[in-house]
Amino acid sequence: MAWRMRHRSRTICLSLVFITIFLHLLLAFVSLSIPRLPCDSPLPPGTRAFRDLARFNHTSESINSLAEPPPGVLEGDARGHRETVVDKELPARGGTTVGMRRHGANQTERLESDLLKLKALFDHPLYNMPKPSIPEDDWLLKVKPKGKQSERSSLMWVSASQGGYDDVQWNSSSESHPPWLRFHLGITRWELYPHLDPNMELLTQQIATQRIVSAVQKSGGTQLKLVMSFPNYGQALFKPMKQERDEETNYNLYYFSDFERHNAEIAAFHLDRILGYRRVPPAVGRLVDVVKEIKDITTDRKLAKTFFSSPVGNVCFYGLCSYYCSTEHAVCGRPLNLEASLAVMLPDLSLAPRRSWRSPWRRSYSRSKLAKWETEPDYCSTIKKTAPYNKGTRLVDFIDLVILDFLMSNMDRHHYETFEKFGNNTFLLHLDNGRAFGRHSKDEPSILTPLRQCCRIRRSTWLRLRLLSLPQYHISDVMRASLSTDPLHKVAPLLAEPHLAALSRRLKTVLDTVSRCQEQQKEDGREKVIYDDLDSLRNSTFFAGL
Ligand SMILES: Nc1ncnc2c1ncn2[C@@H]1O[C@H](COP(=O)(O)OP(=O)(O)OP(=O)(O)O)[C@@H](O)[C@H]1O
Ligand SMILES: [Mn+2]
Repeated sequence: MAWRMRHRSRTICLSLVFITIFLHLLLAFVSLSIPRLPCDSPLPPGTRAFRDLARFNHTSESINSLAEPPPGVLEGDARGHRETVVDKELPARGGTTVGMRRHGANQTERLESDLLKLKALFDHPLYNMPKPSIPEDDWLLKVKPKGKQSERSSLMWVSASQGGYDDVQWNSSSESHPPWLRFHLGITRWELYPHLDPNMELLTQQIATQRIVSAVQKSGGTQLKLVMSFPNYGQALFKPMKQERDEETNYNLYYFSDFERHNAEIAAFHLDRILGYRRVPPAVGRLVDVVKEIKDITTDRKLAKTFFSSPVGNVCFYGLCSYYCSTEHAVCGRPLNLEASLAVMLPDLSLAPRRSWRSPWRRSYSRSKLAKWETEPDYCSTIKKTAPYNKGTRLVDFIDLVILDFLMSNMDRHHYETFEKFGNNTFLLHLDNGRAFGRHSKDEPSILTPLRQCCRIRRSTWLRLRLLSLPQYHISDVMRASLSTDPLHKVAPLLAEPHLAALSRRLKTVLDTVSRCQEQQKEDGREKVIYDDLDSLRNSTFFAGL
């Protein structure tokens, strides 16, 4: 009996052991067959999809592949945010759900269709207007006629007003010159660079990837910025990331207390080009190693002294400037990588001096005072009689700038600059766009006041704006496409979707404002709303293509 009992309990024990082993083996097998999923904190669905998208081929694949940020990028910034910047592996690889894959595919299709829209826009006759050859005096810098060796300047190039370049081979298309120099040599009286500039890809690729050999603070201005130099003597203006892409500027903050945003500098370059202006210096995004590419190489002792390590171990610095240069407003790497915008530097002021103009619609930069334009409805009629707005294209050039600012909601246009060489008859430089794209849920109608008060717009601008409101060239879509070519798109889209949506809403407001002006003009017979800059082309085949 006892023997039978022992035998039965042994059998039970053995069966239990076998069952346990079997269950363990089954568990091990099942866990091995499940694909490894990343353990990152979840990203918003849009962000994830865009990051996936960035790995697919598109027009600027070469730029993107060169600007691949270093692996193992980081987590935990000083404000306690956690974000995985770049996942090396596609999350889909090895076993995603069908839904996720379809979502990614939809995003790819959308980007492909947006890129086609952008191409169609840039191929449109309104962007390819016939242009007469550029007279000698309309180049900012020019080739100096060959003189005796001893008479040659030691400078490599000189301002056109000083007599020209040293070497006859120096012109904007010469293959032997670095792209930044070709960019300088290509600046004319009417634009910073030509439409479909063959130099643009290499120029932006170089500032996004070249070794940084020097980083010093730029004097002047209110917020921290650095001038970075490259081995081929090119230079770029660096502005660091201070705000997350989808963060909206606090509504209680006045425009003059707002931070500057690196992505706004980049997006402004793209939008300005899409509007057909070409008046913003090319700007690209870059992940910069704050230690290797700034701290270790800077000769700026004052800057070097402001580096510190944050409580979570990120490397931060704050520099010296009149606002936001303190420990509380430091910019921090994660732990070393910092997103930034790099804008190609314009020719040195000694070669191409610039003139700064106070905007007639400048804000008061006070919490209580109103500016004259805010209280006088007829303010523009005075401006229209005042030099330089009373002649040439200055007023419509200014309105072009106003439209750009309204679209990107930039309230900080206190001044603008022109190249001195061209006098009053030239384009306006659209520099300093860091305070744009701060809010997407609110439009700022006061930015459009000059258009509302002056009721004047260039025909070519108006036609392009109408084009951008059509579904086949839709402004939000072509901006999405254009921004996807920036190297930082791999980290996250340069503009969050609500900012892209705001563009189309604001474009409608601009076009409605022009329509209202035209109705008023019909009623009271005032000056024509449309400034006809296309009149000379009226009889050409160009008009037939519109
Ligand atoms: N790409 C560029 N190349 C050369 N100089 C530039 C470039 N962009 C801006 N600058 C010059 O640097 C100055 C300061 O730049 P920016 O206006 O962007 O900085 P800021 O700190 O916002 O200045 P502020 O507070 O006065 O508006 C500008 O007045 C302009 O003359
Ligand atoms: Mn500024």
